[in-house]
Amino acid sequence: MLRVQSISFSYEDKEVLSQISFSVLKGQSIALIGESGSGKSTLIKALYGLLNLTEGKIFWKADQVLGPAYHLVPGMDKMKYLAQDFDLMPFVSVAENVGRFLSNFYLKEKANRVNELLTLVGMNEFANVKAKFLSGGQMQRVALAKVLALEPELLLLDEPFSHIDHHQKSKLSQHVFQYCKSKGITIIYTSHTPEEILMFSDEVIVMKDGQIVTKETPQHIYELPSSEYIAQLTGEVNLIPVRYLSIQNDEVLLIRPHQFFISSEGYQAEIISCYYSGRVYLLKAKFQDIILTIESREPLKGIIKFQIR
Ligand SMILES: Nc1ncnc2c1ncn2[C@@H]1O[C@H](COP(=O)(O)OP(=O)(O)OP(=O)(O)O)[C@@H](O)[C@H]1O
Repeated sequence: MLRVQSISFSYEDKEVLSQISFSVLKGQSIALIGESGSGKSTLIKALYGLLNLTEGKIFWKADQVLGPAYHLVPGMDKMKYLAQDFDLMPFVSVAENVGRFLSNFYLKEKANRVNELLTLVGMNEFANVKAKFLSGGQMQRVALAKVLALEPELLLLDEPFSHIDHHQKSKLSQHVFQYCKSKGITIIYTSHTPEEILMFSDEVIVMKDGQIVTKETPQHIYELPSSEYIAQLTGEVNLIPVRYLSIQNDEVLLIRPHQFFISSEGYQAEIISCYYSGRVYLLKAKFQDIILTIESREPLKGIIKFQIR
């Protein structure tokens, strides 16, 4: 459905995207992750046709996505892009912003659709409020409703929940992703939040220095990351030289905090601090000359013994 073929892009003489290729099937949800500056937002803009590529091609179904050199209005029909700056009209109401691209021919249907979308993002009671009076998180909700209004086939979302507080983020993101799955809408989204990346993606694309490092399922990215870079993008990870475990080679193991368990025998470590994280305690423990993060059901102090699952 979406085919990206060896695309490159430069801002002046600085190459920001380099030889990127991948494809996405209808209805898939793809998380685009990577350290700050790795090129995620630039790639999203390129997919929407906002950039003139220096190399390569992008196809949406049978049509080539062309950059601004080829058209005045960016974006393809049936694609919608949610930028980090929301793109709302400040002096008109929330309802008018959401219904901006809906036909005025069927006014009742339009009102129902706006109502449905505002319910989805939890902004019904603000329908008549001018956008300029909203908080950042409220604006982001309205912007989400707006890009969903015309039932796009492909949604490009750049950090779609970044301004929403933690408590509401989880509910809102579940609503939006469930809605898109039920409608068969394909999504490509960027995020720095491990839960959002792991819970809502079918596949994860990892970027570094303008290139794709890997494209894998979220389970693979989390459980079998092939590098520290990939591992740390989806949560905390410990790096243990295997020689510290009395195995003579130069490899380094990547171990998540929950992959350790405290036991009456095993490797010895000294707890330096202990934090309550809600579900479990996180122990910071000195093991040889490194500090490990270990999950524990109970608060502990002093010397512990641990094993690796
Ligand atoms: N308009 C611009 N002009 C020049 N350089 C730019 C421009 N926009 C982005 N860049 C550069 O391109 C690189 C990639 O930026 P991009 O915004 O795509 O990164 P990102 O992975 O989305 O980062 P973040 O996670 O911080 O949003 C960075 O080095 C950035 O400084």
